[in-house]
Amino acid sequence: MNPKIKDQIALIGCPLDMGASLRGGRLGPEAVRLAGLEDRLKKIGYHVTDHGDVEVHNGYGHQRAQDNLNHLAMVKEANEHLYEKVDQVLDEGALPLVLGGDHSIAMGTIKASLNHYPDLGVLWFDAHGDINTDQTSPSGNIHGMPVAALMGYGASQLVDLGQRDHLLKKENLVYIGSRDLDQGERKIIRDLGIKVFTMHEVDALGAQEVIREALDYLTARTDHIHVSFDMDVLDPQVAPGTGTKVPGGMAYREGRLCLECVAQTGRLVSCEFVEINPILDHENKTAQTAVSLAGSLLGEWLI
Ligand SMILES: NC(=[NH2+])NCCC[C@H](N)C(=O)O
Ligand SMILES: [Mn+2]
Ligand SMILES: [Mn+2]
Repeated sequence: MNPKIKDQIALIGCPLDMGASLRGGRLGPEAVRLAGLEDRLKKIGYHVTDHGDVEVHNGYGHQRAQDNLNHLAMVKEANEHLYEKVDQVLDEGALPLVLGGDHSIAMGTIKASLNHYPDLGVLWFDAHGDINTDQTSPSGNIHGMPVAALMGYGASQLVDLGQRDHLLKKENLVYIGSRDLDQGERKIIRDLGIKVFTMHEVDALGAQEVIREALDYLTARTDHIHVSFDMDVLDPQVAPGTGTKVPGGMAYREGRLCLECVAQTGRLVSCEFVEINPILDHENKTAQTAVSLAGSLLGEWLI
């Protein structure tokens, strides 16, 4: 166990899937529990408390909203509950590990973490940028918008979530594994000068060099790191249980290496594993992969 990381871990489920177009991500937290997350973390030496799921009300279909913010009320409510819970466990001195759920839940988790660590650095592992606004989104799905909202862009209903005193700074964000960015997202990323390591860089430089550069960049700015891990950053062959698959993703071993290097910094303060959809999975493979990667992120390999 890395001695610099907190020794208390708080597991929190956020079974929301209304931020996505496919239903089923609501089953993610339970699938990850069934894959043995709690025991895995206890074996490393942590005190683990499972706080169960926050209150979420999902619907059963998919509705395109006129204002391009699909299922806004349900997404907002779940995120407000998650914000309160993450804020509370951080007050208690634990490290929150949030299980999704679709990626819109990063708004609740990260807003709470920013409340405690205003200089928070975020490592965003994802095939996607999730930096659309209601103005740029081609789908209206809010799981494609959390990064913009965290930085203060887009719909005020999302920007205002939890607290708006501490927003994510554009220089404190690093993307890893991007390979499916919308036109509007490319412009925002370019205009803001956000640090991005696409799959091109992962392939050309190797995962070791990418994570070294990413961590050098972040640790020069902050002592506090959040990892937001969208399972679709992995290749669909490794992680089939996710709703927006993009070919050409990271290998399991590349993901593991990156997360082990994050653990080595001793600066992890909060994290989430999202977009696990058991309906699309094979024999809970994707949830099992999430459990292994959570072990890596929390320092499992150290002797
Ligand atoms: N968290 C995710 N899987 N996001 C996928 C987003 C896909 C697309 N960029 C959109 O805005 O609709
Ligand atoms: Mn995502
Ligand atoms: Mn994604």
